[in-house]
Amino acid sequence: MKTAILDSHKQTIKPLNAISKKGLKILADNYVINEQAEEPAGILLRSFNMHDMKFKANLLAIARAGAGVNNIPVERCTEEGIAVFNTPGANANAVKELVLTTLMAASRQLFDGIAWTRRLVSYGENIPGLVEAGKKQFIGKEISGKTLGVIGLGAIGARVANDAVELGMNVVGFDPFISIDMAWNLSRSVKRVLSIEELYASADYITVHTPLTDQTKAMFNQTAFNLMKKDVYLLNFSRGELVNDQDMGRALDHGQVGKYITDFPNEAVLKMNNVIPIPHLGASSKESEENCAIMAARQLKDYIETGNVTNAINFPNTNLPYTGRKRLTVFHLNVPNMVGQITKLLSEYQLNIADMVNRGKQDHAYTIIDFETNSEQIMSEKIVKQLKQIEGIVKTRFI
Ligand SMILES: NC(=O)C1=CN([C@@H]2O[C@H](COP(=O)(O)OP(=O)(O)OC[C@H]3O[C@@H](n4cnc5c(N)ncnc54)[C@H](O)[C@@H]3O)[C@@H](O)[C@H]2O)C=CC1
Ligand SMILES: O=C(O)C(=O)COP(=O)(O)O
Repeated sequence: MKTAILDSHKQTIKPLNAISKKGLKILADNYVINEQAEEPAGILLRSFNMHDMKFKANLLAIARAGAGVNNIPVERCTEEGIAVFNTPGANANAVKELVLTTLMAASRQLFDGIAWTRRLVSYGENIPGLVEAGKKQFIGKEISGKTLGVIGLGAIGARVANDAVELGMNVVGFDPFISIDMAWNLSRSVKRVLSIEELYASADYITVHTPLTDQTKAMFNQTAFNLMKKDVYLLNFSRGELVNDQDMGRALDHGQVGKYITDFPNEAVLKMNNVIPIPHLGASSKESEENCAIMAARQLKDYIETGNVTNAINFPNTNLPYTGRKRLTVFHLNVPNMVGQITKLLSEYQLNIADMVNRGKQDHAYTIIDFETNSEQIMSEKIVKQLKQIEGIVKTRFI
């Protein structure tokens, strides 16, 4: 593939979190990586909260090395024509392994048992005897034969569900928006239910793997807890805001929820009984950090250099193989006659189109046009100005 960035025009990428070196290496030759950059062309991040950030006009794209994008003001980015990428599935195995680890460890009272054992340190030669006498406090439950409810059967949820089947669990899954790929990948032993109430009624353990949305916010509240089996264990490796903390505190106190295992502790959570707080470690494995950084960097580089889009939240997947021809990209509203208006304007300048692609995603669409001629005149300010005057065009770019 040809690249459009020349060394003399190095663009800047601003990392907002520590990004694996393997990812940054992909950008090293063509870009300046600068954490202090004021006007970057691209931003790379993990969980950094961007909601209060203002964006400069030359910001082209934001790449989230990870899955959740609730830390990014996606709607504002869309209005400003900034592409927002994430890395679907790149950290899913890491999260799945931690979910299953903590599911089994919590079920066997391992965390409480270890904490109790550590406190025996001053008892010298009595320790082995105390251990044998005290272990009856930590009798656990085996997960085999129990029912696991998985809410959200995406990259993480589907993996958890399939492996839980292998561990001998009965698995019930709920996901009204499951993708065709995920449905194909799901073990036939996973029982899919059409209502979350059905899942709540049968699950001994519940694990949630949905994004944080208006629909999922505070979904775990008193009403939901009332529908669950007593002493259910809830695992939350998705986002803290999915849980109503006050209701959870009460449900734990009353034994309605037996344990709350969460990757998202806050002050209220840490004050609750029977909580297993984890410092957001779901995606924190070497492999996952590398996978996410590499995928995010590749997608960002490809978009900046060719305009092609892979895995953006707010732009449609769009690919026109880059041949080195002069290229125009237009992000616009998904309304009739946008492409007609753009091509009409180009024809007024006698610009012959060599190739073109147009894709839509919800309210927006994205058009890539390659020209027959390579003349710099194509990029004339006059054309840019006229394109901007077409109602519904959000952002144009010549490459
Ligand atoms: N603890 C950690 O370090 C990590 C946490 N996450 C969190 O996990 C979430 C899921 O990640 P992935 O599985 O990679 O995403 P994904 O996009 O592959 O899967 C999400 C699934 O949730 C489903 N869903 C959406 N709304 C739903 C609803 N109301 N009820 C039931 N299902 C619903 C979707 O249809 C989709 O299948 C992320 O959005 C993020 O918040 C992701 C990675 C790491
Ligand atoms: O990918 C996600 O959604 C995560 O929550 C992982 O966050 P992190 O990259 O570990 O800060």
